[in-house]
Amino acid sequence: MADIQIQSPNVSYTDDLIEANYMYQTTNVRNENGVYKVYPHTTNFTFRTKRRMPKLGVMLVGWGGNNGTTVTASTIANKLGITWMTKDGLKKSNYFGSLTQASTVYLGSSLEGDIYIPMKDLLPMVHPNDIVFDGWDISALNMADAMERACVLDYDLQRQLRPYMENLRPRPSIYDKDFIASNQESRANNVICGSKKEQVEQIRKDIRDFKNKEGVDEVIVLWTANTERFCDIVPGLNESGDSLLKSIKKNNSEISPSTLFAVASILEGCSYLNGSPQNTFVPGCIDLAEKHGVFIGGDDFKSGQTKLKSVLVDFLVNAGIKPASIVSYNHLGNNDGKNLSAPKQFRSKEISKSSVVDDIVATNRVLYEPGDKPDHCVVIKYVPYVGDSKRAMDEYTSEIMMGGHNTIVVHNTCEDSLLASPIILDLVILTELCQRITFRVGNSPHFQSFNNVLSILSYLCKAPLVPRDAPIVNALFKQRSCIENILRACLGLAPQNHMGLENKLSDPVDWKSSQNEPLYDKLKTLGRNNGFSTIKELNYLN
Ligand SMILES: NC(=O)c1ccc[n+]([C@@H]2O[C@H](COP(=O)([O-])OP(=O)(O)OC[C@H]3O[C@@H](n4cnc5c(N)ncnc54)[C@H](O)[C@@H]3O)[C@@H](O)[C@H]2O)c1
Ligand SMILES: O=P([O-])([O-])O[C@@H]1[C@@H](O)[C@H](O)[C@@H](O)[C@H](O)[C@@H]1O
Repeated sequence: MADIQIQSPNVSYTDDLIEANYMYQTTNVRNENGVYKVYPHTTNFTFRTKRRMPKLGVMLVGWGGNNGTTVTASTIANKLGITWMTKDGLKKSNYFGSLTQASTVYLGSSLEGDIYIPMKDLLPMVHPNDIVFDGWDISALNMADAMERACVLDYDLQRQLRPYMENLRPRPSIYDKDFIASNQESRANNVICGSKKEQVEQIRKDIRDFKNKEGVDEVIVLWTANTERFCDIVPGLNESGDSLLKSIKKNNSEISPSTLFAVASILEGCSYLNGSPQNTFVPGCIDLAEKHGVFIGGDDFKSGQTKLKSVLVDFLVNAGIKPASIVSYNHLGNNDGKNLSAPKQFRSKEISKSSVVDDIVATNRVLYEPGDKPDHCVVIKYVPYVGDSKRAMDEYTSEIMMGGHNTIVVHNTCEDSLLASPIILDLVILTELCQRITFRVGNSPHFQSFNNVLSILSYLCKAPLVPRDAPIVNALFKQRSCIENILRACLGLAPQNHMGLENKLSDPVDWKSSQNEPLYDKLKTLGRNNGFSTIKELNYLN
C-alpha cells in the first residue's frame, strides 16, 4: 500500500475528507469564416472525496454463472491467501487483469527516478477482499457446485474453496424465456413467480434483506446474467420513468428481467451496472436513475477481443493508417456461448462488439470521408469442448501509403471468465469510489455528484453508456487516462500529459520550477557546483 500525501496549498486533508482545488483546462473552438478560432478556458473545480470506505455488498444477477462464481471464488481465495498446485507448479491468488488492483500510475519523479504506484492507492478504494457477495440466479445450484459446473478454476483451488462456497446459494430470480435463449430453460429451476410488479418488490426485499443480514453499508447490483435480446423502445411503454413504472404495474411483457432488476435497484438507492450488451437502460430507466440520484453504468464487459480492438484501431488510425476491413471471429464453449448461439442474443452482442470503432474512425476525416468506415464483421460460434477457453481470431486489413496494404492477424486465447472477473471488481470499486466524490464548479456553493450515467466506467465496457449528448469514447488509452486524471484531479494533481519537458531542455538547471521541489533545488545547487545540467547526470551523482 503506497501512502501518499500531496504537499500543496491546494489540497487539504481532514479525518473525513480529501479536498482539492483543481484548475480544469479545456479549449473551445469556433469556426469563424473557415478559421478555427480556439479559446483556451480554465474552470476552477473543488473536489471532495470522503476517506471512510463503506462495508460494500455486491449483489450479482447471474451469481451462479461462470463470471459470478469465478469472481466470488477469487476474492475468497485472495482473502485467505490460498495457493494451489497445478501441473505448472504452485500458483498464488492475485488480481491480475484488474485496473485498480494490478495496474500502476505515474506519481512523479524523484531522485531515484520516476515513481509509479498501484492505481488503487491514489485514493481510498474498497479492497476486493472486503467485498461481501450475494445475488440471484435462475439456477438453484449452490456456489460450490456452480463453480465446478463453470470449469474455470483449477481443481486444487476449487477443492480448497468448496467449504467456503457450498453454503452460498443464489436467491431465486426473475426468469422470462422470451428474453434469453430457449436453451437456458433447463437451467431455470430457481425463479420468482408473480407479476412484474411483484417480482420487482421481491428483488427490493432481497436487497434490504442482504443489507440487514450482512450489515453492509452500501449495495451495488451488477448484471452478469445471460445476454438478453434487445427490447423495443416504445412511447408510453418505457420512454420515461413514469411510463416504465406504469408498464411494470400493467405487467407489460416487453419489460425485460434486466430492466426490472435495474428498476428495483434504483428504487432501493443502489447503483446498477450492466455487464451484458442488451439495452437494459431504456430511456425510462435512465430517467428513473436521474430522478432518484442513483448511478447506472455499462454496457457489456470489455474483456478480450474487443478490448484489443479498441487499442489496435486507435493505434492504426492515429498513425494515419486506414483500417479497411476488420473481421472478428471467436468460438467458446461456456454457457454464455451457448446462450449467444441463439440469433436474438447474438445480435445483442454483435451490436456491442461492432460499435467500438465508430468514434475512433470519426476522429480522422483525412482517412475516412463522412459515411466511410471499415467493413466490420463479428462472428461467435459455440463449441462446447473448449468451455470457458475462448479462442478469438482477428484480421485487420489496412490501407497504407501509395496503395499498399497491411494485414494484422491476431490469435487470442483466454479463459473468458478470468478476464471478466477483475472487470467486475473494477466496475464496483470505481462505482463505490464515485459515490464518495463530490465537486463544485467555480464559486458555486453547491457540491454535486457525477452524472447518474457513470461514463468514467467506459474503459470497462464495450458499449459505454454516456450521459445524453455526451461523446462516446472507445479508445482504450483515452478511457484509461480519463480515470487516471480524474483520480489525480481529486488530489489536485495536473493531468498526465507525457510531455516530459524537464527532460527535453537544453539547460534544465536554469529551468524555472516551484521553489518547494527538492529535486530541482538540488539540481540547481549540484548542477552548478558540478557542471551537471541534466536530471540523469544528477542521478548519476547520487
Ligand atoms: N469475458 C466474459 O466472460 C464476458 C465478457 C463480456 C460480457 N460477458 C457477459 O457476461 C454475462 C455472463 O457471462 P458468463 O460467462 O458468466 O455466463 P454464464 O452463462 O456462465 O452465467 C450467466 C448466469 O446467469 C444466469 N441467469 C440467466 N438469466 C438470469 C436471470 N434472469 N436472473 C438471474 N440469473 C440468470 C444463468 O443461470 C447463469 O448462471 C453474459 O451476458 C456475457 O455475455 C461476459
Ligand atoms: O470482450 P470480448 O472478448 O470482445 O467479447 C466476448 C465475446 O467475444 C465472447 O464471444 C462472448 O462470449 C463474451 O461474452 C465476450 O463478450
